[in-house]
Amino acid sequence: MSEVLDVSTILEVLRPVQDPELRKSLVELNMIRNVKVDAGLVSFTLVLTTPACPLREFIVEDCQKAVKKLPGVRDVKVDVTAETPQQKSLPDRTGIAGVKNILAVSSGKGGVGKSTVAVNVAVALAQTGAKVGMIDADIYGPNVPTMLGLSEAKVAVRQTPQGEVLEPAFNHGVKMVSMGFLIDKDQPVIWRGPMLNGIIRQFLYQVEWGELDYLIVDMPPGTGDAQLTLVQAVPMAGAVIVTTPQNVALLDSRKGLKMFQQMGVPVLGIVENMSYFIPPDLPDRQYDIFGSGGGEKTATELGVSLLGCVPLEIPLRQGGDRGIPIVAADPDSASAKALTQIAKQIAAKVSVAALA
Ligand SMILES: Nc1ncnc2c1ncn2[C@@H]1O[C@H](COP(=O)(O)OP(=O)(O)OP(=O)(O)O)[C@@H](O)[C@H]1O
Repeated sequence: MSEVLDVSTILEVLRPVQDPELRKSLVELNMIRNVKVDAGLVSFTLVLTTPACPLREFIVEDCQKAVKKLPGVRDVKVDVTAETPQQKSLPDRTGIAGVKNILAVSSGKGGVGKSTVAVNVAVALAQTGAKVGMIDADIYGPNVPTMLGLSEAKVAVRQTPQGEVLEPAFNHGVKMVSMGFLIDKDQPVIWRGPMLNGIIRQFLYQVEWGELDYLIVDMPPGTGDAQLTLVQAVPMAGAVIVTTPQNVALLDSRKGLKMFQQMGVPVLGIVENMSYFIPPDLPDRQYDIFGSGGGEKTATELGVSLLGCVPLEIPLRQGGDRGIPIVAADPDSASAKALTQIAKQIAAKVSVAALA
């Protein structure tokens, strides 16, 4: 480590200090700003998303301890401020030419129906006449190709004067690239992880997207490196969090939500999936298998919208397996109606945010 006490040395010692909830580096989360060093006096600003952060004292203490370890530091002054996602400036993020709105669909936990929601929202948006693209960035289960009927598709690579570009696959009005096209299905997930960062950037900047109104990114579950890579690379129009009514899924989704807010990405709202079961033989009945009202409660608590509730319906799963999303296969079903409504809400929120 450098002997000189300067801004980069301070950032280096602060890098291992993590946000206790997100377990991610404060430096990477862009929470440390304005670092100044003056004759052994170090000062910086710690930027939180809420001034009432219950852990602020712990975070400040961790930062001070880390910096005081450096020789030559006499004192450390930490100013704590809060910044709402809307206030954040996104100076170093590069947009994609021709792509208007990049949206992340995320979940705290796997298997909650994130890909199902992402695919159906994409197709529903395309049905309204919008130009839609999708990136399937889920290394654990890249199942978007199957759900869009593109499991046999391959990405074509084209040489251009700017280098290699990928031509996306296309079906149901949606252009799509998937981790599944590039990784070997039998390759262990632990080997796929380190490739992810590079592949996400490639999917953003080296695909012939053309003009798109929406580029929807199906994220891996959780708050991992893929989320950071995406959010640090491109300006995002918003994130949608998919959850089920169960508490554990809700707790995990809170973490995801906080992470996007911390990184300055507006959270457009929560989708509650598998909200209730509609038996095929009794379509007028509904059963709350995983409890009810969880999505609504979390949305209210966290001050974000509940974009809609999608029922558990056998045809929705069958549509995914057959590669014909339910909004295309059976637009009158309860789940298709809910998903179409959710897509409309997302579009409305994106255009309102663009005007703000
Ligand atoms: N509302 C629903 N009704 C019936 N089946 C559903 C519903 N939502 C999702 N499924 C089914 O549940 C399974 C998991 O869904 P999906 O792959 O969308 O979840 P995921 O959260 O993306 O999972 P992973 O993170 O593991 O990729 C799929 O077989 C899907 O068809």
